[in-house]
This record gives sequence, structure tokens and C-alpha cells, in this order.
Amino acid sequence: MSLRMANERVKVGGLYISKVLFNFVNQEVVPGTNINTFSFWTGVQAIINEFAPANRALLQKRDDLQAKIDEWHRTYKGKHNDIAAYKSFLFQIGYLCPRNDADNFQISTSNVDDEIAKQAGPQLVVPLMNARFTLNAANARWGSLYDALYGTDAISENDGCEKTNKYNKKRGDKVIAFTRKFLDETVPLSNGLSHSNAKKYSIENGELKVILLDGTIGRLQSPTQFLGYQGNADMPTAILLVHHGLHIEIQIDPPKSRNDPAGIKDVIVESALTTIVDCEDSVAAVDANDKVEIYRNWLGLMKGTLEAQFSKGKETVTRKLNPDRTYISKTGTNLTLPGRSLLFIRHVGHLLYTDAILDINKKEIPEGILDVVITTLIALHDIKKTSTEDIKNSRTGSIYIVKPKQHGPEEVAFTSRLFSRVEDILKLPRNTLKMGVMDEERRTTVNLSACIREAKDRLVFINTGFLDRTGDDIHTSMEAGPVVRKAQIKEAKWLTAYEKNNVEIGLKHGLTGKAQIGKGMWAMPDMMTAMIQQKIAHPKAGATCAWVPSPTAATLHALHYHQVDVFARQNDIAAASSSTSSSNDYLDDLLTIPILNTIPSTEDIQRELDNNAQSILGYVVRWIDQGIGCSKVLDIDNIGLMEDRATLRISSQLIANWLRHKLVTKQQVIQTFQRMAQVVDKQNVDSPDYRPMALDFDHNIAFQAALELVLDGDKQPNGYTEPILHRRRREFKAQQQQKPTLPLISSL
Ligand SMILES: CC(=O)SCCNC(=O)CCNC(=O)[C@H](O)C(C)(C)COP(=O)(O)OP(=O)(O)OC[C@H]1O[C@@H](n2cnc3c(N)ncnc32)[C@H](O)[C@@H]1OP(=O)(O)O
Ligand SMILES: O=CC(=O)O
Ligand SMILES: [Mg+2]
Repeated sequence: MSLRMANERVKVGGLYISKVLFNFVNQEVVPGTNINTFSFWTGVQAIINEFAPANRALLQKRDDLQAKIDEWHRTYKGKHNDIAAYKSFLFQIGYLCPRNDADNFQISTSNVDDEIAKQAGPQLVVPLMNARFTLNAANARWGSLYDALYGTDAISENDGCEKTNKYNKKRGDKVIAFTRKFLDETVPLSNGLSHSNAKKYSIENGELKVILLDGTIGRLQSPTQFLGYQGNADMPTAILLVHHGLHIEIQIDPPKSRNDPAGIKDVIVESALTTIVDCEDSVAAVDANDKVEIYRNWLGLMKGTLEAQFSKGKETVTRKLNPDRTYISKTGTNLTLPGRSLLFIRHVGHLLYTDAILDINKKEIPEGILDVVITTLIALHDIKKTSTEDIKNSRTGSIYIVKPKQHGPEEVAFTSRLFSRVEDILKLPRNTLKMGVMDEERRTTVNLSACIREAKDRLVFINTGFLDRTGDDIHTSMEAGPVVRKAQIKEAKWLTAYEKNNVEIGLKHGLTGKAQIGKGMWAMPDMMTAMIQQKIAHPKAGATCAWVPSPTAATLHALHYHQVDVFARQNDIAAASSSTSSSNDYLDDLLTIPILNTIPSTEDIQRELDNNAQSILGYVVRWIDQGIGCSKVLDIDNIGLMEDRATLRISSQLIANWLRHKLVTKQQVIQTFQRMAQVVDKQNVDSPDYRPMALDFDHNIAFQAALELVLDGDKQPNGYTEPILHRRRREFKAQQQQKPTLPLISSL
């Protein structure tokens, strides 16, 4: 679809709707919803008229507060450690809301699916623009433990255990041993017997019977962990077990079991209980065509018809949504479990505007409004399904929306009112639209109770998006002084306080059993041993879910929820925090600004600059030139890191801050970017769609975008990268339409 087509508009009432969106809605979405197209667009217009001015005012308030904070730091240079004075100023300007009795409330969200309310497990995030990945994510509810272990560094390659093309038996044996240990720990046999010695699994009188190699008969220590099976009772092909509310399936198929004595082919673990399909920081969507591409994938998910065809090796693969899983229960009845992850959709924040619809004054409308009206209309396809055989998302009739980048309670209240209006125009019961609040902006963290209160009837999660939160922290205190290095921010006082504050406030307001308390992304997609070692901290901290970048990471992170009983942890944390309530106000720590105590050496400064420049360039070049919103980019130590707009916000704000405080010069930044662009070009030499930046720095839009993000970083609203990225990507698209100027690397 060409840009020209996207610019063609249909005038409906006082709206100028791009034709591509208009046709998509009228021809692909509306049929089957019982919604009249005319009344839908009339409703959309009314919502835009009502909410667009308020959206603008909220953005203005952000800027006003930031200007006051900048001024305070300039006036009281070096006084950022005087927390009492700083705090009193923040109360005075309304950045901090008054603490009062109204904060003693419980949320009352109802009709929440069990995956959110009653289970604890991994949460996967996936760019919705990519149908192939999105289908994979929806199907990542169940993952092969054998594949996750064999295919990653979770099992070391030492001592002849390399990942070879042909099956490496030595490595395979380690995978099998790891898995048997996992079974012994989660579904143990009585009398100290071990699954490692199993010779045959069968079902006898509704109970699991395990015959061991020496003929001993083993039974489960807790017989209730056995739920069902597939195949014959005497020769089952699958055995279904449960632990901490998560399912485990032992698959038996002797010919495919690589001579396993018990014929075990694999152990499948329930992995991504929930998935966030993302319209925000992991996608590059800058116009109506892009938005429609995303919405069409959401439509496929909600109708259950999404498919992606692609080639893998020599094969053409067609990927579809998996069906639910069926078993024979221990009492002989049918037992069905969800086959797919429960889906949330993450909208864009309040900052973005889109030209997919122009208002009566031919001005762009808030993109968040577009997201909620269109994705809810699409979700009606899921809501109206009744048959249990259909591929259905919510079994409780809810639509789960993650609203990112909200600053404080007024913005949450705005979103909640907007959701109500959308429910009205689509004739949905009140609070059908559920809200996940990203606790990822400083003004939300420091007023978290008040934010939760504004969404208390529809709240389904609070999640610490520590990446955006870090970017916002740097930008908010831009004038206070030079911030510590990226790696040191992880040890900042505010960050520890933030993670604890989120859990304790969530527990205080009764999220347990109704909503998730979530934690952030594991941003090193290839480092699974490190993840296995470290990410257990999230369930231990009382989080019912935590983000993972891939289905494989979901399967491995699921193991943590078998090791930790999160709901028991939540009880302990709630009890401890209520008994020490006075010490639990983390506000002072949250407001502590991590300014450098001593200026780093010239070499350390340059290294930090190199590292951030490499991440920024590696990410931005794919964003601008290829429209890829989430990438794995090598850092200076050659570790592939997940980069998205939130990590870009951190890197660009950090350099902008050092420039502002003269730790680096503009000249030094430009030279560093030019040098690192050549490094990034070399790293991409094998990617045929890549356009080298170093051929012409002055005219390479991606290079210029990267530089602008840093040189003008201090002026970006709240340090966001979207305004520059969007403008530059549109510029690139327009340039490609006229005359593609820069050669692909493959043509050089
Ligand atoms: C701060 C925040 O907002 S975090 C939230 C935003 N971040 C995300 O959404 C992370 C999404 N993850 C990704 O995009 C990718 O995993 C990356 C870019 C981080 C890493 O990608 P790579 O390691 O290069 O993955 P690669 O391209 O090799 O794909 C490997 C396979 O994993 C699958 N895969 C990778 N990530 C995902 C995912 N998030 N969901 C589903 N499948 C995935 C792919 O489908 C592919 O399998 P296939 O060939 O069978 O289709
Ligand atoms: O959205 C997540 C974050 O960390 O930012
Ligand atoms: Mg974020």
C-alpha cells in the first residue's frame, strides 16, 4: 500500500479518516460485530471531541511540571540531596499528591481470567507488527523444556556438550538429567524414589503409577498433582501434572525418546501464561498503513484466524494459533486446558499523535484514542464467541489493555474515563475494558496508590517497567547534575525502593487474587544461564509475573514459579510490611537522585559514550530503515541486548545529560557516533536489507536521527524518543517513495 493511498481520506462527519483505515474497519472489522458503521464513526468523533483537549492539557501539565523542576535544580544547584526541601517543593507544585485516608481502599476488579488472578508465571512481550512472532507468542503457553535447555546456554557446552547440528547425546543426557531433577523437585515420588529411575508410567485406579528400573513401584508424594492423561491408561502418551498452579506434561513416545528407558520424548511446561501483544515500544508504526498492519494482526488474534507463512530452511511453514489441549481426567471425564497464552494488548501512551485520522481542523488525533476505539471494536469478535471449541482469548468476557507511560493519577483517571466512553459506544458492560498500569514514570511511582485508585474497578496489573522508569528518572533530574553510568543506575537507591514500593502498594490495595503485580524485562535474550540464576528474584519479590523476551525464556523462567510459591511470598511480604508500616514509605529513597560523586576518568567517559552510541545506532538504524521496533543489538562487550524505545530513551538521555553537564563535548559525541557507526555497519554486513550509515553521515537519515536523539535529548518531552523517531522514519519512507538514495549493503 503506497503512502499516497494512506493520504487519501474519507470525510465522515467532522473527521478525515485515511482510506486504508476506513476500509479496514468497515470491510474487515465491523462485519460480524453487530455494530453499525455510521454510529461507530459518529461515536469515535464524539470521543475525539471530548477527549482530545484533555489529552493536550495533560501533556501541557507534564511540560509545566518539568519546567518547574528544571528551574528548582538550577536555583538550588547541588541541593538535590536535601530531600526534605525537594519533597516539599514537589508537593507544592502538585508533582506529589497529598497522602490521605482515601488511600485506604481495595481494588474491586471482577471478571478476571485465572491466568491473571489466580496463577503466577512468565509474561511474554511481542511486537504485534510481526505476525510470525505474534503467533509464536500466543502459542508459547506451553514450551518444550528439552528444546529450551538443549538450544540455549542453560546447559553448558563444556566437556563435549556442544550444540552440534546432529543430536549430541552427551548434551542430550544433561538435558534429560536436568529435567528429571526438575520432576523430582516439583512432582516428587514418595519414599525418596526418583523419576530418574523411571521405566514405565501408567495410570491405575485414577492414580499415577511409576515402575522403576529395579521393579519398585513409585507413587506421587501428593497424588492430587496428577490431573489426567492422553492415550491408554496402561500406555499413556501424555501425563498431566500440576504444581503451584502450573501444568507439566510428560510426553511419552518410545521411538522418539532417544532410548529413554521410560520412553519420555519431552517434558512440556506451562510457560507464558499471559502475553502482551505490543503496539508500543517494540514496534515502529508511524502512519495509517503501519497502524492498520498492527490492527489486522490483532483482528486475526481476536477472530482466531491469524496465520503466517514463512520459509524456514528448505520448508515453507504455515503458523496458526494452537487449539486448546484435551486430556482424560483421572475420573475418566474430558479435561480441557487453554492452548494459548492469555493476551493483553499494549496501546501507545498519551504523547503520540497520528495522522490516521485528522480532526475537523485537520489536526492529528491522539493515537491512544485511536488504539482504544479500534482494538476494542476488534476485540468484540472475541467477546461474542460462546462455543468452547472456538479459539477464544478471555473466558470471562474481558478485554485486557496495557496503558504505558502514564504520569500520575490524573492521566490514569483520563484513561479510565476514556475506556468507559468506549464501552458506551460499543454497548459493553462497564469495566469490560481492563487496565494494566505500567509503573514506569516517576510521577506514577511516587503517587502509586492514587493511580491505582483511579482505575480500581478495572485494574489488572501494575508492572515495574524499569527501563522507561530509568529514562524518566534521568530526564526529570536533567538539571540536577551528571547522572551515574548506566550500569551503576541498577544499584541506585530509587530503583530498589521502586521495586519494593510497587509490590507493597499492590498488596496493600488487594491486588492478590484480582490483578498481577509484575516485574520487568529480561533484556539479555541469549543469556539463559544468567536468567535462570537471577530472575528468580522476581517471584521471590512477590511478583506474579515478570517479562521475558522470547518463548524459550518463558519456558525457562517458568521453572522459577515452581521453585517459589508466589502467593505464599505475597502473604509474607504483606504481613511484614503491615507490621512495620511507618518504615514502609519509600518516598525519600524514591526521590534520591543518582548524581555522580566523582567525575569518571577520561577513558571511562569515552567507554560509556562508545557503549551507548553503539546501542543507539544499532537500534535506530533498523528502526528508521527497516521499520523494526525491537532488535537484538551487540553492546561493547559483544553481548546481544534487547533494545527497544525504552532502552533507547535511557541511552540517549544519559549522553544528553553528560553533554548538558559538560562531561563530553558535542564534537566528541559526533566523532564517537561516526566511529561507532562504522562498527555497527560491520556488524550488519551479513544482513542484506541493511544500508550502511558511514557512506554519507550528513544525508543518512538514521544516523542523523541517532545524533539528534542525543544532541537534542535534553529538550525531548520527558526524554521520549518517539517524536524524533517518528519524524525521521516518515522522512525515510517519503525519500524511498521518491528515489531510494542509499544503497543496500548487499548491492555494494
Ligand atoms: C521495555 C519494554 O517495553 S520491553 C517490551 C518490548 N520487548 C519485546 O517485545 C521483546 C520481543 N522480543 C524480540 O523481538 C526478540 O526476541 C529480540 C529482538 C529481542 C531477539 O530476537 P532474536 O534473538 O534475534 O530472535 P530471532 O529473530 O533469532 O528469532 C528467534 C525465534 O524466536 C521467536 N521469538 C523471538 N522473540 C519472540 C517473542 N517475543 N515472541 C514470540 N516469538 C519470539 C521467533 O519467532 C523466532 O522463531 P521462528 O523462527 O520459529 O519464528
Ligand atoms: O515497558 C517496560 C519498560 O521497562 O519500560
Ligand atoms: Mg516501557
